[in-house]
Amino acid sequence: MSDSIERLYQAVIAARDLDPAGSRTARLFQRGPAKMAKKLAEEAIEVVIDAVSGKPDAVIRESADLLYNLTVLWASAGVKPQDVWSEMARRERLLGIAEKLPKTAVKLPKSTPEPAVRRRIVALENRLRKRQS
Ligand SMILES: N=c1c2ncn([C@@H]3O[C@H](COP(=O)(O)OP(=O)(O)OP(=O)(O)O)[C@@H](O)[C@H]3O)c2ncn1[C@@H]1O[C@H](COP(=O)(O)O)[C@@H](O)[C@H]1O
Repeated sequence: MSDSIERLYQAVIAARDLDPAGSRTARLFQRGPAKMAKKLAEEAIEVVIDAVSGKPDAVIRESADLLYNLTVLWASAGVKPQDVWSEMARRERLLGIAEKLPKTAVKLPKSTPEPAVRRRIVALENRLRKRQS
């Protein structure tokens, strides 16, 4: 999948400077990050609605649209797919699965704790963060 997104990212970069009249991507760049963000949010909602409605084929289609719009927003924000893959790999090393790290950095012991311990650390951090917000 990452190869497909890398290829899409390169295509988006290449389309950025095309004539907006003939390129949706160029039009999105012309209209700026706010429009890109709006389209991304719309696609995310469409994925959610189709998933809740039990329409897997629609979820597939809308997910492809979502990834396209996400790639456009990455390009606009100067983020490369490899940046995201590296962050996911960092989390996987730390947590065993690609899940979001708590906002406040956890001071883990030198030797990485067992997965169950790591999850408890993350859960504790999340509870602390919620209590602080
Ligand atoms: N991968 C995509 C891609 N996926 C989805 N889309 C567009 O995003 C739309 C999905 O958003 P919407 O559902 O909101 O569609 P819509 O309602 O017609 O859009 P709006 O009227 O709301 O703007 C689809 O209809 C496609 O037109 C894409 N448009 C382009 N690409 C790729 O981007 C590259 C550049 O293409 P151009 O933008 O055409 O130059 C090429 O590699 C393309 O394959």
